[in-house]
Parts: sequence; C-alpha cells; structure tokens
Amino acid sequence: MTSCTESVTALKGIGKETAEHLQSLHIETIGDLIWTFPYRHEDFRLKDLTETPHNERVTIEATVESMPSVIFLGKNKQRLTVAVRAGRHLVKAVFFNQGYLRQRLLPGTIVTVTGKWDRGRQVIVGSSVTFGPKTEQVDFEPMYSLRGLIQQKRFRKYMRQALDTAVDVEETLPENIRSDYQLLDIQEALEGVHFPKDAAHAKQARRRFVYEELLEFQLRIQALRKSRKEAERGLEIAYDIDSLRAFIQTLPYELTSAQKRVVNEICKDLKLPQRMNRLLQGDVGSGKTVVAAIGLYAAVTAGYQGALMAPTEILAEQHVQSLQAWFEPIGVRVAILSGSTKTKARRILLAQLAEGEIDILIGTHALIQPDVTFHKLGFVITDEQHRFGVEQRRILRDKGEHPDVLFMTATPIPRTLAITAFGEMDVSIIDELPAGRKEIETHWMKEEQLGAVLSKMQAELANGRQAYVICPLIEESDKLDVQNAVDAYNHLTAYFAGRFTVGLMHGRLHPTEKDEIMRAFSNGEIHVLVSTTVVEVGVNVPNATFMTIYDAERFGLAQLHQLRGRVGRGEHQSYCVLIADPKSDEGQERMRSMTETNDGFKLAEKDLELRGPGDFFGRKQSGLPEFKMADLIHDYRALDVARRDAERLVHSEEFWVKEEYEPLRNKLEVAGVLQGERID
Ligand SMILES: Nc1ncnc2c1ncn2[C@@H]1O[C@H](COP(=O)(O)OP(=O)(O)OP(=O)(O)O)[C@@H](O)[C@H]1O
Repeated sequence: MTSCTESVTALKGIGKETAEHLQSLHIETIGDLIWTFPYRHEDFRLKDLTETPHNERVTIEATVESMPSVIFLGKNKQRLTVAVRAGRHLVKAVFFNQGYLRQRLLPGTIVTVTGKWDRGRQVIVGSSVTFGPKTEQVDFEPMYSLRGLIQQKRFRKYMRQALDTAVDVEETLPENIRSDYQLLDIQEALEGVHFPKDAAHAKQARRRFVYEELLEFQLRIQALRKSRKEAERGLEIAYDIDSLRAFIQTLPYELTSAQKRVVNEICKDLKLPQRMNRLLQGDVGSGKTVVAAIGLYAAVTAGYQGALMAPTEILAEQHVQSLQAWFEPIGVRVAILSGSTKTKARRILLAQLAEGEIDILIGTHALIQPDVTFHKLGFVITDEQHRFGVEQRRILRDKGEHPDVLFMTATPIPRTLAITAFGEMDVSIIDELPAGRKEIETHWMKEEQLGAVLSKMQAELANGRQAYVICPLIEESDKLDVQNAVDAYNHLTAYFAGRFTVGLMHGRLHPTEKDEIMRAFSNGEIHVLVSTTVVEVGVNVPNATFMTIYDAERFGLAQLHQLRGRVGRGEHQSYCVLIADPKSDEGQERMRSMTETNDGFKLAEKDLELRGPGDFFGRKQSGLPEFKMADLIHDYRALDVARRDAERLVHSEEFWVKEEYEPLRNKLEVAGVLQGERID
C-alpha cells in the first residue's frame, strides 16, 4: 500500500537514477505520477485499410502470402519486405533492421502488424508485429511526454503500480454532480485515462476530467468575483433618468437595441453600491462612443465627474470633439488633457478639475499622473482594454472614492475567452451595427492586380470619397520583403499628381504632426492617406470608403478587421482590398475569412481556431490557465456548463458548509482565492 504523498521511490523498480529523471519531469510523489496524463493514446484497434488515410498509423490482422525478401542497406541495416493479405487487401509490409523476422514470417502465418500506412504505394511500414490474431493485445496504449528520459513501457509499469497501490486518491466531485452528468468516479476515470479498456472508456474518463478542471477553474473565478463584490464597496451613483432620456432624444439617430441594452447594464451598475467592474466589447463601428458618453453623463447628473482614457492622442481628441458637440449645448463641461497640453494650460485645467469646474475629462495616460486630482470622480472609462496595463488601470481607479470603472474594447473577444480571461468581470457586448450600414465589400488580390485596384480607388476619389492605403512597415528592410509606406506614398503621389492629395502617416512622426495629418484627412484636405497601422484603432472618418492593405498576410485577423473597420462608417458603400500572397494554408484561410464575413465576433472565433488561445492575446498577456485535459476551443460547451454550476455553487450555502464539497473548497483554499488573491 502506498500513499499519494509518498515519494515515487516507494514503488518497486524506481531507484535513484529513475527518481532523478522523474523529478526533472516534475514527478516526485506518487500523486504527481498519477496526475501525469498521457498526451495521446496509441490506437491499436483493427482498422480497414480502405478507410485509413495516408500516413496514418494502423493495426491490421493479416496472413503472410509470400516468402520475405531482405535487402541489406549497410552494416546492421536491412529492409525486409513481405506480402500480406488483410481481408480483401493484398499489401506489402516492410520492416527495418528486424532480420530475425525472416525465419518466422512464413506463408500462411497469421500476424498482427502495426505501422504507418503508405496509401499510394500500398505499403505498411511496420513498427511492431505479433504472431497470431489480435487477442490479448490492448486497444489503446497511453503515450506520455517523457522527453526520452524514460521508456514508455517502463513508465506504464510504474503507473500501473501507482494506481494499484495508492490508497488515498481523493474523490473531488460530489456524488450528486457525478450522477447528474453521469461522470465516472475518480478511480474509474484515472483508469480510463491511463489504461482505457476501450475508446468509450477513454472518452468517458476525459469527459470527467475536462468537467472537473473547468469547474475548479470557474469556481476560482466565481469565488473571487463574489468576495470582491462583497469587499469592494463602490459609489451609489443616483443619476437622473429624465435628464438621460432627454439627452438620448437629442441624438441624431436612435440607439440600436444592443446599445440600449448595454446602456441599461451600465446604468444599473452605476446605481448599485458595489464597484462596477465591467468590460464593454463592441465590434468596430458598433457605436461605443455614444454609449460611453451616456454613461459619463449619467455620473454628471448625479453630481460626479467622469473620465475617459484613450490609448492615443488622436483618439482622445476625436472623443473630445464628439462629446463636446453633444454636451456643450446642455452645459456639461468637457476638457482634454494629453501629453501635449502646454504647461500653463495644464495648470489652469488641473485647478478647474480640482474645483469641480470640469465635468468630464478626456485624455491619454496623462490622466494618471500623480498631480491630476479630481474634485469628485465617480466614473472612469478606459478605451481599448488591451493597451493599458493592469497597474495603470489600478492607479486610475484609485483616483477617486472608488469610482466605477468600465473597460471598453473594440477587439471582439470570442465568448469562450471572454468568460475565461475576463471571467472576474461582467461583460457587455454590442453585437449589432447601426441600421443602414452596408457590408464592406472585401476582395483578396495579388500584387499584379494593383493597377485595377488603383483605378477603382480613383473612381471612389472622383466621387468625392477618401481612401486609406495601409502598409506594414515604414522603412525598407533587406530582410523583410515588405512594401514600405514611404515608397507607396511616393508612388501614389506621382500617380495622383494634380488630381488628388496624398498624405503619409507613420509611428515615427511627432504626435503633433500626426494630429495635423489626421485632421487634414478628417477635413477632406487629404484624399488618400498612406499609413502604417497607427490608424488601426478608433479613427472615425465616415467619408473614407476605400481601403487597400498591402502585404495583408502579415497581419492577424483581429488586426485586419480593426483596420478594415476604418471604412464603412458612413452611409456610402465601402471597399477593402487585401493585397496578399500568403504561402501558408493558415494565411490563405485568413484572407478567405476576411472576404467572407464582416462580423468581428465570427472572425475572432476563426482567429482563435487558427492560432489557439495563447496566441490570441499574446502568450504573456493571456492570463489563461494551462489545462491538462480541457481545451478551451473544443470544450466550450463544458466550460459554459461548468461556469453556470460554479456560479450557482458559490452563491449557495451548501457549498460552503457541506462535507461533500470539502475537496473542492480545499482547492480554492490552496489557490488563495478565498483570501481574495488573484487567480493566475
Ligand atoms: N445608433 C446609431 N445609429 C446610427 N449611427 C450610429 C449609431 N451609433 C453610433 N453611430 C455612428 O457610428 C459611427 C461609429 O461609432 P463609434 O465611433 O462610436 O464606433 P466605435 O464602436 O467606437 O467603433 P470603433 O471601435 O471602430 O472606433 C459613428 O459615426 C457614430 O456617429
């Protein structure tokens, strides 16, 4: 008898050297060993060759049909070939360096061969052969990630022993949950992971562990969320609903139903005594600005100040323009603070802010400098969640008496990731575009077709519209064969000479130069804006209807979608041309997806599928836990179920008192969640 906490050396056959190897695989105790799951199972089930794809491993039962022939390929190297019949198929089996088989593979012998199926040549390159029909051999063998330190077969022996002798493997899932979902108990499930009887057993075992992992993960998130909600008192912002309604009436359009829903969600949070911790996601052009404005105005009607933090000066300015246009007529005072605000103006502004003479302050990260003090800050909105670090958000949050905070992002995040990565936040989604928007017509073209692209662009310009041309990098680089913005600018300036004005914008320009160019484009003085990706987020020039993206294969789907979102923002039909010649399948798939849909959430799902969750956010930022079994993409249904169960459990009394939930509670304790610590 052994115990999970005992060292692996308690198992027979594990000496010092093996123990060291195991240690470098992070396996020290018997429990560690048991919880090391195989990365796949080798499938030894008999298969029909007609249904086996090329290059797949396959096991067949066959009769030897010819005398084997052996070719010597060098010292100790030889290839043995023999004809075998498996059902209707007469194929060849090839074995390397197993000369002893020559005497045994005689015509009429029945063998079970496992190997790789070469469909074209009708050959099995055998890796193992047993004599006689397939009987006692197992169907599945687990394969562990052992970095070549220990043989699979030996490792399996240790595993067998560990499972047979460990007496204290604890059941974590209570009986009621297991029976509701018909999940295997822990013993059966471990058996099914390491030594499945058959495919169904392996599948059931996986099902249990996927659910268990996701439930534990969601319990951590939900428990944290609950404890934060209880601990973090916020402001009760009693806004004036009639003023809000009146303001909404003054807008030149009716809010979409998604905008209305989200405004309600935000207002409800404002009113509650808990601190708002909400993420607002909206697809490009879905109209987040007006929603933000309504929220800020709500705080103002309750006597508070509001702040809106944008990632760039251009965006901050754009927000100021929109908000001033809405608010000046009703006496709400809006001001901007950015890195380029002059010293004297800044001093005056800060004094006014501290006196409460400014109602809404908009700015870049200049807003979080220490000398910026508010009179009565009640509500903070940060635009573009991804660009601000956690620390910056905390500083901003601490600039008032626990102001409510709303994070806004225009990067649609697939639902599955939103409830995991941002699980401790409430999420609002604007998943509807304003009525009357036309789909942006997107085309994927090769560089040779540039001439046709330019004529189409010219036709748009002649109609009074404007165009963007996006290039990935700003200067020639020998290593990267990329189009450069300066070249494109020169080329287009010459091409449109005397007819249309071309402007150039890139990240190395001084912020004031950038602003000037952007303003000139916004006013229609510049007709074609050649730019690197600095225009990516949020820029709103509704008269721009044509976008060409050079070397489009260099961009990820999310970024392409963001870029494309700069057109199609007004009433005119808009176009986006991707100039790309992607070599990889994935690159081609990306281009195709762009031409097929305008829906950011669909593209985000696709992006996630093509790149995996880690890359979606950038590995470091992702904050996603690593799972042994669960896969956030394929197991999203289980994730959803686990999330609902976790939510119900943490809010139920029985979860916190009943004995059957003790193992799950202990896991929360170990993770530090109950002390209100972060989950990752
Ligand atoms: N309900 C509506 N009906 C009609 N037009 C609207 C509506 N809401 C917003 N708009 C207009 O849609 C355009 C896009 O809005 P906004 O700039 O707020 O988008 P956004 O969500 O911030 O998008 P992005 O992230 O791409 O900048 C603006 O020109 C805005 O005036």
